[in-house]
Amino acid sequence: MESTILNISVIGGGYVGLVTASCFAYLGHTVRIVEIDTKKAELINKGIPPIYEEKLEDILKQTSGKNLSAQSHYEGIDDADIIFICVGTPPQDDGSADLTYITRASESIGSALKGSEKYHVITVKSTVPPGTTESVVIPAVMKSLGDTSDSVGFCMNPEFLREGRAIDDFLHPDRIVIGGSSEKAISVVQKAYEKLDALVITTSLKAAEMIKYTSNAFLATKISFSNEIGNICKRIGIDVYEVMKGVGYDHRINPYFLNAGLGFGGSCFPKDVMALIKLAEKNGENPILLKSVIDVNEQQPGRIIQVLHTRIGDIRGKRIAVLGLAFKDNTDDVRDSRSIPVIDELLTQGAIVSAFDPMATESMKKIFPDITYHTNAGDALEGADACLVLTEWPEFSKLTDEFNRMKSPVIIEGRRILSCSGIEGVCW
Ligand SMILES: NC(=O)C1=CN([C@@H]2O[C@H](COP(=O)(O)OP(=O)(O)OC[C@H]3O[C@@H](n4cnc5c(N)ncnc54)[C@H](O)[C@@H]3O)[C@@H](O)[C@H]2O)C=CC1
Ligand SMILES: O=C(O)[C@H]1O[C@H](OP(=O)(O)OP(=O)(O)OC[C@H]2O[C@@H](n3ccc(=O)[nH]c3=O)[C@H](O)[C@@H]2O)[C@H](O)[C@@H](O)[C@@H]1O
Repeated sequence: MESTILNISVIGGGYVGLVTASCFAYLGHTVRIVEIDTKKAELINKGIPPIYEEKLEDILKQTSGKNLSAQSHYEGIDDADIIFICVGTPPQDDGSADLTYITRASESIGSALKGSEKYHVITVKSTVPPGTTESVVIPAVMKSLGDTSDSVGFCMNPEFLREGRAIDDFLHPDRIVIGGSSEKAISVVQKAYEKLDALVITTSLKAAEMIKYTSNAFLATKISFSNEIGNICKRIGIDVYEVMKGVGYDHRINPYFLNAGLGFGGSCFPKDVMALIKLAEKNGENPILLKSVIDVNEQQPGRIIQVLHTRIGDIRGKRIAVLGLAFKDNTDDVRDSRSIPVIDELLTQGAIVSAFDPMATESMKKIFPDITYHTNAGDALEGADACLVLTEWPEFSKLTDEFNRMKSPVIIEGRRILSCSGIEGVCW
């Protein structure tokens, strides 16, 4: 069967925009990225990803300059069958989602499509509070378009990729969710994915928006639940990892996202759970469970400092090696990384921090310019009074002799990655 080749425009060439655009180009579509940051657009056109993501460089090299291009203006997007909005939805001061970028992008799309006779489907991929496509995107597009005709359709197609595994997640999704303003609009977006062997769920715009928030909130809840069980286990001398292993074999629970430790960081779980809390409150609901998910998460970084005190007492003037800065393994992203509150507290209490991360050093230097960064774990551990493991990098599990360079073997894991290898002094 011949597959359909579509013209696709992707608004925003950040994490999600770039992965979305590269993957659609890899699937054979003709893709144009509109990214207002000219430096990012230039890099993309040279085949250089502005972010680190496994497999992205390969896929970008195969497509950039062929069926993938980037630009910093909206001209030419009127040739697109689908326009995906992938701009950021960062938190405002009160935790609710800031929709400024969504509104601006929608207005620009409306202006750029003015006079076009082609049918376009404007599709929101950014994570937005339920009701946003209907109450923000559609009015902003239509106002700029100056038209009430049915030459445009609207969809909401949330993205479920994880950083560090983004390309595989995009190309092999558990499901594709498409909410739409009409059957016609949904069927166009469905065509973009027709080469993927994936379950497609079609629904309303609002339900699609809510599915995304609910998925992230549920995963975050699993993590906070595991942390609460972990905190109880610690009090009575039980290894929570053994407990969760036993629990996760129940197919109704499954073994994923049950790893206790420092809690969840990153650009999405904390922001999306907070935005859902704000949405609930705005609508007269007090979301006590979601609030607890955040509370537990906020407490976890402080707990590793407490364990450190029980092992070495006062930390003023002591050298603490920090292994791992990224919010998770396989990324250079430090947005809302749990290592930030931990390092902050170490510095507040007068410790000397020597840090190593396989990839995130440059990003962290912008937040903590004055701590010492090393290019390998062994150097960071040299003469250390204690070591804190803050990111689940698999390569940390291969460290052995490096720990002999410490002054004393006091190793505390905020992410379970070493304990299994029987190194002296490790506790969790
Ligand atoms: N990072 C992730 O792993 C995931 C993020 N999401 C959601 O996707 C959305 C985007 O997230 P990221 O890609 O991480 O954000 P990002 O901040 O990395 O990228 C957003 C990009 O949009 C550009 N931009 C802003 N306004 C623009 C405009 N008017 N026209 C053109 N470009 C514009 C910015 O310059 C930036 O490069 C958010 O809603 C996020 O919650 C969803 C799933 C995964
Ligand atoms: O909306 C988003 O942006 C994305 O958010 C998460 O993806 P991501 O933040 O990239 O990374 P995760 O692998 O989910 O990890 C998030 C945080 O939770 C922590 N975590 C994860 C799993 C676990 O068992 N325990 C735990 O503490 C990680 O260390 C990390 O800090 C979701 O997994 C994606 O499905 C979603 O698309």
